[in-house]
Amino acid sequence: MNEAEAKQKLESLREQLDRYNYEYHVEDKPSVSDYEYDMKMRELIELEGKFPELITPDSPSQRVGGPPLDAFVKVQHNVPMLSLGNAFNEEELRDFDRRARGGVEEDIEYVCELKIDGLAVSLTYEEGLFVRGATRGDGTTGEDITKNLRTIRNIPLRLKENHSLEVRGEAYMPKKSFLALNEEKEANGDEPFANPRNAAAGSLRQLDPKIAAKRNLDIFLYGVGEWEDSPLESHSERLEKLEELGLKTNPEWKKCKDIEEVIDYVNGWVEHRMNLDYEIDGIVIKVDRLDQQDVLGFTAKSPRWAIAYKFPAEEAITHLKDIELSV
Ligand SMILES: CC(C)(C)c1nc(N2CCN(c3ncccn3)CC2)c2cc(C(N)=O)c(N)nc2n1
Repeated sequence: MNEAEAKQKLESLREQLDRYNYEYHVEDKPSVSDYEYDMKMRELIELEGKFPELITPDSPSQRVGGPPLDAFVKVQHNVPMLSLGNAFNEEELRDFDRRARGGVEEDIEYVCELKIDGLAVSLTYEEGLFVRGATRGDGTTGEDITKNLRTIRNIPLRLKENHSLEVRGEAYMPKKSFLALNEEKEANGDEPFANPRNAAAGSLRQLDPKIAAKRNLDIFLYGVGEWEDSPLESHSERLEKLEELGLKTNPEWKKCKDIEEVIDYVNGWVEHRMNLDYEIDGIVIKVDRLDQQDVLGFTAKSPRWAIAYKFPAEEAITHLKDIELSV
């Protein structure tokens, strides 16, 4: 086979594997068996081995990185990854709404998102290619964990359009994977993780990408850091566009016309969160229009246009129920 034929064959293999990945991880309905997938991947890796000059950074073979790192490189976030103010009850949500409405002329619509209990990360794409992934760190300086993030199947190595942008999201470990990992750790006499958030953070802070690759991590994208020429005017449009680009957003987000609808959404999830495949520790409420976000601006450390409604910690509820039952 000459180089031209190899190039053609490689492109076709990559396309097939990317489609299989999407069917398996995003649509949850694979059209081929794991065995067929593995055979196809082996064919790709063998052919790339014969023509290494034809390997591209977005090839599915490049997901699980090379040798372990000896330390993480520090990275600066051009747009700081801020904190979030908290609300612990309905009254504090209404206070947030009053403050926001006091700061802008027109009515405010909100977007509510489940607050995924994982590790906040930033993904940078240049001309559609995934070039860098970093932890939030202290909001200004994070750690470069690109090689580990490349192992998350739901992070596309190439977007469906060649945009240059930086997106933010929460990397997490699904509850089932967390339970399986802890069973394995206990079977090996290792210390189990206390919760899925620690397990996700611990997995992404491994210096060896091969370990991260085995941890079955996932991600939901929820925001945009830098996106130069984007014409979008609202947060909800951004979420829809991220999905179109092949970036996974959480399907439960909802646009709410006022704080009453926000409160209904929040109350709905207080009891339904146990049915989710992943842990959440609250709901994030954001002003939808970007021009209104700009008018409201930021406090020293967090936006005035967003707040996190925090659920009471689960063990607290369990404990209270026990007391009630025992009375
Ligand atoms: C872009 C803004 C600032 C509004 C924002 N900030 C968030 N966070 C900030 C605080 N973060 C943080 N992390 C560690 C230490 C301190 N703060 C962790 C992310 C969000 C987290 C989630 C989520 N978890 O599902 C979400 N759907 N939307 C967010 N939106």
